Amino acid sequence: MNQVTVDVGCHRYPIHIDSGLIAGKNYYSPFIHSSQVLVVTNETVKPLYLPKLLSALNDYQVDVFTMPDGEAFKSFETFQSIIELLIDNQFRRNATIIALGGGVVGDISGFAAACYQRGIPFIQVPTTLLAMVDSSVGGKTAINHPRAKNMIGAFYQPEAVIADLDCLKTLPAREFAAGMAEVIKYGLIYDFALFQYLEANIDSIKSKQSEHLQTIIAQCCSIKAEVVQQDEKEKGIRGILNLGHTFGHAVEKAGNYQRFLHGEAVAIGTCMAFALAKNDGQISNEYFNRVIDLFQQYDLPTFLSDDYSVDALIETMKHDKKNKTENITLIIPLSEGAVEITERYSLDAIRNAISSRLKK
Ligand SMILES: NC(=O)c1ccc[n+]([C@@H]2O[C@H](COP(=O)([O-])OP(=O)(O)OC[C@H]3O[C@@H](n4cnc5c(N)ncnc54)[C@H](O)[C@@H]3O)[C@@H](O)[C@H]2O)c1
Ligand SMILES: O=C(O)C(=O)C[C@@H](O)[C@H](O)[C@H](O)COP(=O)(O)O
Ligand SMILES: [Zn+2]
Repeated sequence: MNQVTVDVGCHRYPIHIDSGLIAGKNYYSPFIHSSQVLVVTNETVKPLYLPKLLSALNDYQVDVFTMPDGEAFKSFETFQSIIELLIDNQFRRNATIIALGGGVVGDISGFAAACYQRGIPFIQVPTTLLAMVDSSVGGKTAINHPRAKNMIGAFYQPEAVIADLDCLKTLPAREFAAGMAEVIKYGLIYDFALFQYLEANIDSIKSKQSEHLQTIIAQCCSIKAEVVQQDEKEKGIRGILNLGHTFGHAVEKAGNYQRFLHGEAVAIGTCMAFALAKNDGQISNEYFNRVIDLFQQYDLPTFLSDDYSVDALIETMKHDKKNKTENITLIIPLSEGAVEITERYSLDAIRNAISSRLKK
């Protein structure tokens, strides 16, 4: 499958997944309605893929905003600089923003597109595995606040997603592994056959064989589309896409958004959610061990070092956007490939689960 469609009712858009897409004019032209285009990218991705993208955009007046690399720059300051460039260069409401990069570039570009003149079109060109399977799809856009992750944002869908598999050839192994954390997530929340496929094909997937990558990315995008179509604004079922994230975001924040990659923090957070369910007798030891093992097979961390403060993590979790009361809302495994959204766990139970994943 090389195309998935997302249909959120009043807006429908394609996700193209294949090799050699970035330079294809026809993927962009239906969604560009004036001569004004702003490409947002970062200093790492720019030399690798901007020339290819520009070759597809030679009919337009293109400006480029290059942000520094890193989660720490998914910030209000960077957002403000993008908006200032748009104002300084007199971008009109029919201009288009193109996000060329990983989830950091995609999230902040989407948020700028959502806010500028109350919304201008944007196109996602994801260049990491994580962005191809998750962040470029579904319309969550955001920047971080120093006190909590993705605190300022909007639900704002892109016009199209163009995932060029060739980009993954230059992706460092650690970043590839981080993307696999979200891929494993889809298996755990929705599709145990995907989880089994990931278990059965570890070496070929880690060696980035194209047909496996295309299969996995298309499957993850299809699942995300199915979930988002039912609940675009996360009133209910969309919450399942947050497995491991309540813990994970607290871990990211505790490391000043520098110590762990998002996917790594999600892997650790998912292990904590599974520990909670195991301690409660909700899942078997066997299932628990199988999940930990798969994260390890894909070179992901499953423990946090014991210099982290459990209480500080819990304080951050109290700010999570899913919380509806003073209790912490969590996504917890029920059985193979199925989870529930619940606020029934006590702080003591959550504290124990976190403590069980701390290691010297
Ligand atoms: N909106 C959503 O639904 C959603 C979903 C998941 C994650 N996220 C967000 O996405 C972000 C994480 O995204 P990410 O993992 O892509 O991180 P990232 O954007 O920081 O990219 C990872 C690293 O890879 C580099 N890079 C990107 N493409 C490359 C390529 N092809 N070759 C070589 N290097 C390349 C980047 O410069 C960066 O150093 C987090 O901010 C997370 O909160 C959002
Ligand atoms: O698309 C979603 O919904 C997700 O939760 C996907 C997550 O992988 C992603 O990290 C998202 O940005 C988290 O959103 P948040 O609402 O918990 O900040
Ligand atoms: Zn995530």
